[in-house]
Amino acid sequence: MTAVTKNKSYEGIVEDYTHEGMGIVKIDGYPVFLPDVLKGEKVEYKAVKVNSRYAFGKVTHVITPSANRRTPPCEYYFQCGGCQIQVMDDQAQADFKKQVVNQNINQQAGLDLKINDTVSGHPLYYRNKSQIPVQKIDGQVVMGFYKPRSHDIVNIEHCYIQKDVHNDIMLFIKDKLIEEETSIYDEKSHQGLLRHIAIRSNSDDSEIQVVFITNGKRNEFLSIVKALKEAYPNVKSIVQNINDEKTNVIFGKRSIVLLGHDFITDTLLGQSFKIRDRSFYQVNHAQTEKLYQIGLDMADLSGDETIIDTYSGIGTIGLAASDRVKKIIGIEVVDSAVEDAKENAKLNGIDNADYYLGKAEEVMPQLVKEGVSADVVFVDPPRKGCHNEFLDSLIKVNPEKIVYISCNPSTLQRDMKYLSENGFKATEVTPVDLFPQTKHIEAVTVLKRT
Ligand SMILES: C[S@@+](CC[C@H](N)C(=O)[O-])C[C@H]1O[C@@H](n2cnc3c(N)ncnc32)[C@H](O)[C@@H]1O
Repeated sequence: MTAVTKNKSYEGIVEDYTHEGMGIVKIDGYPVFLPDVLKGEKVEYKAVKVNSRYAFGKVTHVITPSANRRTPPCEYYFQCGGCQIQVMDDQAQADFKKQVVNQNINQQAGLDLKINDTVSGHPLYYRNKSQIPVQKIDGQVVMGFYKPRSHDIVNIEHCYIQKDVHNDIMLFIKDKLIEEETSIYDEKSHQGLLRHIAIRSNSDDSEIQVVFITNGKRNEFLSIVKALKEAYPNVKSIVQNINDEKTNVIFGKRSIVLLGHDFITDTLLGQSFKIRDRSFYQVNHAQTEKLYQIGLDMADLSGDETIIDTYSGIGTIGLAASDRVKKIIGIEVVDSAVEDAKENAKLNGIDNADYYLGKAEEVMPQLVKEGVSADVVFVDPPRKGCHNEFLDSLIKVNPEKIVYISCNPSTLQRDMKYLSENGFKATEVTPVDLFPQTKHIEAVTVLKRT
């Protein structure tokens, strides 16, 4: 049993951060996690949820605020689950992200690598993709983002991390939904039509896509589509995506085009990319260019290499390297993304790229069996990181360099540890902040064959 009592007040100094961006204070070595505090601050708090090994607390007074504390720019910050670290200024956010990468790589994985300073920038109005749930509460249409760990919406008129044109379009659509008395989906009864609005824009806002995600294929959007087209000529694509499953997954499998095409086009590191409604595309354009450039610099390509772009999505990383390589092999599990990658290669006049559809952990062993070799492999998996079968086949391909881009330091450290025990060595990791104001972290490293 701990000596900590629920609802009793304590004082403490914030010693560290969790990877969720919470501060850690200790009572005789017993950790209490506090939201919205900065390292070094002296705070008064109550323990609100007490477990045998740790507690969660609530700050009642910041006794000695950090010089890096700031008032969150967003008025919804303390209710909305979208952002977690708005009380930190830009420097404190960069330090927090560097520290989380360091904790994972050098403490958990037991490696001894240089962790570079976080590459920061574009802290506000960066998200080029918004997925906005729609609900009807007490007869009123509400649109915004979920409260933490719930599906209750905070009704939002302005989000500081989505692009401002998304704020305008969100409010425009909301007015029209009210005017048109559009049927809104109810999660509990699984009745009603409109579930989510998704908005995606390219880097100069010259092409915007709006998606109505609906429970069933009834189309109640004709007059909204017409009004959107007139008010926003840069809305080039409007799609209805059908998701009639009882699920938390936002997009369904079928889409119907209501205006233009089912894609918009963006430019990334000098190449053009078609992006369809369901394809993965990094949400922070300016920071993504920095991230990929660092990865390409780490690869240090001379023009003679064969590269494998694993988890290739719509082909971004491999195609960005196309003028410095002999051949590109891409592997991706989503069929529409593979189609996009092939089209994107054509769009950019690139004829040295082949894409394989399938799981990296199945395709890569097959490529090994066929005797495929590569000089550099780019690895950019989802948050859960790489499967062991994939890592084993990667080790068999035996490339000179592996450039690993990760959105989860915890799985990055697990995979790096495995690769470092099997003949690949890194010397440094660079965190790049693709998700300012949030706990999320991207990091890039190169492992070289020893
Ligand atoms: C973090 S995204 C990176 C995409 C792309 N490299 C980019 O930067 O735009 C991860 C990609 O891996 C794909 N993916 C997820 N699991 C996979 C698997 N087991 N095998 C191959 N691809 C997978 C996803 O569909 C997604 O496109």
